[in-house]
Amino acid sequence: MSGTQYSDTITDMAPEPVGARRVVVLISGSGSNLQALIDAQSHDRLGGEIVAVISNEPDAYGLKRAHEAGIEAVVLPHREYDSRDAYDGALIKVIERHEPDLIVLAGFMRILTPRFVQRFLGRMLNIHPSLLPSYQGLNTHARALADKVASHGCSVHFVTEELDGGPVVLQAELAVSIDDTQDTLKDKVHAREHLIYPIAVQWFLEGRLQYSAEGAKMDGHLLPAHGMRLSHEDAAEELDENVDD
Ligand SMILES: Nc1nc2c(c(=O)[nH]1)N[C@@H](CN(C=O)c1ccc(C(=O)N[C@@H](CCC(=O)O)C(=O)O)cc1)CN2
Ligand SMILES: NCC(=O)N[C@@H]1O[C@H](COP(=O)([O-])[O-])[C@@H](O)[C@H]1O
Repeated sequence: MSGTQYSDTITDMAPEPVGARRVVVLISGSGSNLQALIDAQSHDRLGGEIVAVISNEPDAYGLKRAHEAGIEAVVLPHREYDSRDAYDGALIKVIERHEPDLIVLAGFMRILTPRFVQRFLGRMLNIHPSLLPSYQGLNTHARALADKVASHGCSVHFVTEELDGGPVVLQAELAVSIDDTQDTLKDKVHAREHLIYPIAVQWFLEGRLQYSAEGAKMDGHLLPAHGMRLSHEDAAEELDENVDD
């Protein structure tokens, strides 16, 4: 995916990579993680092409982000379906039309049925705003603050039938400050999500990261239960960006 490009001669035009790996992103809201993936792709740091963005919420700002990036943006409102299974059946059909190598949940706020998970098991990732297995589910920042935890963070994991229970791939940990609020903590976690998600997606698309029933594997080696822990500095270096803390 790129903007309009002009070149003097046909030889100047970079050939489209044969068999570029295809990514479909599912969203429900702002899409800041989608934007991080779009930005990584524009810097050739994703390892593939986002071919479609699908939202269950018609007013998701992430749809605007997709449109502005020239990516097909599809709205599939869950409220128009009689059951979770009916919705997931329709979602499977829309996704399969794009023939993805990887499905990325980026703030997608629907619990997926076993039928859906089994259809895409092993090629579906999610970003979760906690250091799994702590704080599965919703409202993670409020719960972490209520517990007065010293550290918090985010996790990329494979999606399985168990909600937020799939094999963890990559985590970023951060210190919780005494004066942190839900908003300040959310912002700190978001910054780290935007660094680690593109890294994990690139690893998968390059064939280095794989799912197995025993856990996530990196270059054929089984990862520990909490996946790999990336420091903020390491993640920033990996993405070759200047990052303000
Ligand atoms: N089967 C799975 N489905 C999903 C997983 C998963 O690991 N397995 N990850 C979640 C993402 N997620 C947290 O990271 C999450 C999303 C949504 C919910 C939830 O309770 N959703 C409610 C509706 C909530 C709302 O609309 O605000 C629901 O679906 O009824 C929990 C966790 C994505 N799906
Ligand atoms: N349980 C799922 C969940 O809470 N996911 C969280 O939703 C936010 C989406 O932000 P975004 O739309 O700006 O990417 C992200 O912080 C992500 O971790």
